[in-house]
Amino acid sequence: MSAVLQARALAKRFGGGRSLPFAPPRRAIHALRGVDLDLVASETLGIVGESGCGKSTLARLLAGLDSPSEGSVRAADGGDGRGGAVQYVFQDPAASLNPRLTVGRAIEAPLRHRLGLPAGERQRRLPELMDAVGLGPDALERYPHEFSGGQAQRIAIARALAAEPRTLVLDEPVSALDVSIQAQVLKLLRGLQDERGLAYVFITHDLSVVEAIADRIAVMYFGRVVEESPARAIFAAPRHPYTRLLLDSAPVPGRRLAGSRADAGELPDPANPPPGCAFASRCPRVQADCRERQPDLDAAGGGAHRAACFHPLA
Ligand SMILES: Nc1ncnc2c1ncn2[C@@H]1O[C@H](COP(=O)(O)OP(=O)(O)OP(=O)(O)O)[C@@H](O)[C@H]1O
Repeated sequence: MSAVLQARALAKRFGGGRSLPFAPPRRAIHALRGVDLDLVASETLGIVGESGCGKSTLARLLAGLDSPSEGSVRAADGGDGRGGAVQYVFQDPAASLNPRLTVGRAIEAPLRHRLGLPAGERQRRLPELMDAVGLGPDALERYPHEFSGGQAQRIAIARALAAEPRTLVLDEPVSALDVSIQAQVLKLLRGLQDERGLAYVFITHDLSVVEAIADRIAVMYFGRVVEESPARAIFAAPRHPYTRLLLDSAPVPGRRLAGSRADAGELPDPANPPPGCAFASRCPRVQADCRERQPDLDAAGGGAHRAACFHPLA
């Protein structure tokens, strides 16, 4: 199957340069340090990793909200050049919806500006989009603050769908919701994927969420993907020692990974990445070569399961 989204050697640095012409150069933060991704239709790629590993930076580059320092993103659209091939859904739906616009006006904007649809066609599509996310047409006349968090996330999803994307980048889309509401929104996303063949990049701290929704998982550490495989294989038999640590430090369903950083040793300085594996300073399997060269993301045996490690777990 052909890719709907392809990223090659994506790198992003923040800062750097000089504040004044003769000032000493400031050191750039290396937020993303060479990421390759391929996504096909109807597939969900879960992206996990601790706070600060570069998940949101990657998401923004994939959705075209920010441009890479190096590398490229290619996104397939519907074939006619219209619409927004990749749409982004934020963690906080309230922040992505203009409080002064009715839901109808907010969702109409991409129909008008992205698709260039005439008024009659826009009015026909609005209730269809509400129906697709499980809301009635009356929602169109109301304002974002009148909705609960779960409903507001449904509205944000409807607005993303309005642009007729082939890929949705979902950045912690259920993290702010109660667990029972999370399950409903995940179910909605699965249904929309089945109906429309959408590809999802699903970013989360929460391993139980990613286990529930992802076909494939990419584990990020310090700006790189260190392991990637079909979801089941990552949980059953992780190859990278960092993935093992991540799984071991989140034994309770729903526990967020952010809290696990403290008990696991120090991260390298993002302004001065080490020449070898970034996990070497924390790794129980570290050897001399790990500190010298950076391991590539290589196939570990089966091909679909890849790990960037010289000494992977069996
Ligand atoms: N606009 C920015 N300016 C400077 N540094 C940034 C900027 N955005 C991100 N960073 C830095 O880049 C690195 C990656 O951040 P990013 O937000 O992508 O991580 P994350 O995995 O999404 O974290 P979280 O889960 O906490 O959102 C961090 O070191 C962060 O401090």
